[in-house]
Amino acid sequence: MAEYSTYGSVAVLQVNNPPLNTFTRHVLQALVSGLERAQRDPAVRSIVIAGKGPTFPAGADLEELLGTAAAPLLSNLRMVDKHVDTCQKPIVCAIHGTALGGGFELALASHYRLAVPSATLSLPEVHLGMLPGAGGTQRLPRVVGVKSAIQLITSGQDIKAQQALTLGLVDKIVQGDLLKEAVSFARSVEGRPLEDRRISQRTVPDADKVDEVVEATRKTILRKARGAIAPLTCVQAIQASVLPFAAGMAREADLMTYLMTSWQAAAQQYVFFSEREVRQWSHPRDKHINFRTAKPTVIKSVGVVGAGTMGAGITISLLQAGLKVVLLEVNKKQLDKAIAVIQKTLRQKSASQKMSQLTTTMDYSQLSDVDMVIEAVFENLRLKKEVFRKLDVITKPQAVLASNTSGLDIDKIAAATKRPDKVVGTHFFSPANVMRLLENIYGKKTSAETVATVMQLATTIGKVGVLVGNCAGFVGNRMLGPYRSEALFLLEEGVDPQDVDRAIEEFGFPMGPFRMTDLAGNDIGWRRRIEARLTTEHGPPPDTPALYRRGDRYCPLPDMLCLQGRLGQKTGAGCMMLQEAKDDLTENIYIRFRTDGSVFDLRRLLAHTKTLEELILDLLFADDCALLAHTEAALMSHHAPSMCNRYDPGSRTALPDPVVLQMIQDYRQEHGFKKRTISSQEIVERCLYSLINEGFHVLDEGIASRALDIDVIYLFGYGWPRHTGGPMYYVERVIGLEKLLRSLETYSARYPNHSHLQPSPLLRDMVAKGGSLAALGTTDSKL
Ligand SMILES: CC/C=C\C=C\CC(=O)SCCNC(=O)CCNC(=O)[C@H](O)C(C)(C)COP(=O)(O)OP(=O)(O)OC[C@H]1O[C@@H](n2cnc3c(N)ncnc32)[C@H](O)[C@@H]1OP(=O)(O)O
Repeated sequence: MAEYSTYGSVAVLQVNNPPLNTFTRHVLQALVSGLERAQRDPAVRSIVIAGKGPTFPAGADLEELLGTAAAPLLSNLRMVDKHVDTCQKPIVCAIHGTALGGGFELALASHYRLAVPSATLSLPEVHLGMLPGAGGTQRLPRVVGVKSAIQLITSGQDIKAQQALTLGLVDKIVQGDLLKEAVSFARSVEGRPLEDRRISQRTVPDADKVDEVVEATRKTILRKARGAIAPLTCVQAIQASVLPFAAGMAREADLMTYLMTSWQAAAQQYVFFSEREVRQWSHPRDKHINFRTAKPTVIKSVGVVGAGTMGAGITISLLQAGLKVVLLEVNKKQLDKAIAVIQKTLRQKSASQKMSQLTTTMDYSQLSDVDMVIEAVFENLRLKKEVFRKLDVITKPQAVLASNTSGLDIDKIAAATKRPDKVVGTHFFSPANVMRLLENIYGKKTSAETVATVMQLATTIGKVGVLVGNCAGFVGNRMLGPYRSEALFLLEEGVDPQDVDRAIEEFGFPMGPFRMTDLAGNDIGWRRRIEARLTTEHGPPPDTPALYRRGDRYCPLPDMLCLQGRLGQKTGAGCMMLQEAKDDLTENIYIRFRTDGSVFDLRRLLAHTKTLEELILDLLFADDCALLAHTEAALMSHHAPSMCNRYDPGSRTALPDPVVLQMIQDYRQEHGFKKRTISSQEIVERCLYSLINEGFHVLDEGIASRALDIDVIYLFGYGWPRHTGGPMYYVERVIGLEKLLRSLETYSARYPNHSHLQPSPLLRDMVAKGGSLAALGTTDSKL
């Protein structure tokens, strides 16, 4: 727990609680005993505290912190820190690995801190819905000032050793043997006065500006927190650091109690464990196939087919993880553009050496030797099947073939090959080198080994891999469907797009559904609806009622917007007009693209088609993705820049667009909708409850095996606010399943033809039998 040894006059206490040396009550008690022993021993004149194995203590043990032992754990930690702070013999902390939370707080209570260059320090409690409750909010500002302390504590960011030295948080960086250096350092400071070494006795450097600083940061923190209570509570605790130390500690303790007993802290700790638990996957249809039984294939080299935004992002992720990549793109301009993007990103990350692992090519035969291919071409089944047919012939027989699709049928793609057992879906999220989620989709014939391989790949490239079954939209996009539909129905009834967005953003999402569609591209869903024959390139399918499809309510507003060329924000931002666009296109209009400098003459393009709309459609459905991307941008910049909002040039701020508002108004009139006032609560409930209800269907069908898989998908791929724990956690722990059921019953009675509001049988069953999502496999055992 804490090993005691002496080196002459120096006592060394080494915390030994593998793997991360976290503080349990027993570890802390052992530390107290060790400290008392060292203090009692007249031969000991200084003390070193270190971590055995890979790291200095990474904080309080969360398993213990979440149980009934939380209060004694905190008081033990405070006791240790007090012993350390007030000790009459100098205490030196020797830091390697990650000194996090309570571990870093212990170091701050000590008199000296040494660190190896690779050490990381941080106070990440805010991510767990808490604050650094063992003096962190009081000692850190005494070293770095209130302003920096607010920044570091409310972000929970890592502080690398060198930065810690600059900030005065460590006294020395040690290049050689840390323990040896720490012992000799301790010996060198024996007998020196300790009063100025005790951080608790210092005053906060910018104490006179505390109110000013807090006022200046409050707004930003509130905006970033999006409903999370921990960041602002951290600020309140830091504010108290200008009080005498004991008073500040008392304030910190009160605020810590408030946070620790909040539902948000429980939710965020659930997120912490769920993020790790998804790695322990099992096949929903056969529990015997799981992370223990299935062995992954070793992947050293990966081919990426398609160098669009997704392909480039995937390539960056793979290179950063040290894998060899062969990037294939049939369009030379697109390939060059991707190379430039990859180079720039890796350079920014100071990882330019990784470029040597990249081969770029326009020739499929270069893929003959890779261990795996990730196809990232345009989202079109015909095209993807064609690519897989080629890959099946060219790649070695044991290579895994993965499709980066956001919702196409993996079985159909696999059927284009003679190795369906090696075909799997890997749904990356954009930007692929940034977003943490990787939704891995198994098909009917995907082998256990192939599943294990892509789950392992997720870990290798630092992503959170979640295993799901094959259905339209998989888990994430499938659940998004009802949410989007309900958002559109709200428009019909009288809400403006920005009101829907505001309500959802106030709930905690970074973006409401309409701003999100503007960003992602309205055409993505449109193409999918055309493929599903819900609409056509020219309007509703013949003999189809405008507001119904296959007996279900349908809102054609997004299709109408697409037909007007309102496809999304990307088009407004990606190009620059050389000459003013003219609605009638009587003059030549030249458009140059910032992306590759190519110039289009719209009139010449139009000479080959009857209407502008037809031209858009021809290009949208062309398989030549590069041409599509460029021309779509050209046409859209001529047309309206976005689906529902307008954006000033160069700005990403969504502004209500009078043209769209008028269009919605006309639509309501045409279809006899009476505008009514709708509360934010109703907006949030209808959008989110329909999404969550779909989650129950997904569980019922075995598309996701555990509620926590859905939560992780939404938290890491869709911006679901972390402090609520994810959709399924939130509804079970905060709203209550019974309340969800009653609300869905009320709404579905009011809107009988909105099928997604009909409560799922699984939900009904759970409420009737008192069942819980936990029983389906959430991390309850750890809560
Ligand atoms: C009453 C309270 C008194 C005082 C309060 C003090 C505040 C705190 O100290 S709160 C805790 C602060 N510390 C953290 O938040 C650290 C969280 N951990 C991490 O960030 C990472 O685990 C890591 C330390 C950076 C290591 O990352 P990595 O190498 O990727 O390993 P992981 O897979 O994340 O973790 C391995 C294994 O350990 C479990 N684990 C990690 N941290 C804790 C912890 N603090 N308590 C208990 N268990 C922890 C993690 O779940 C993994 O377990 P598996 O079973 O292998 O999944």
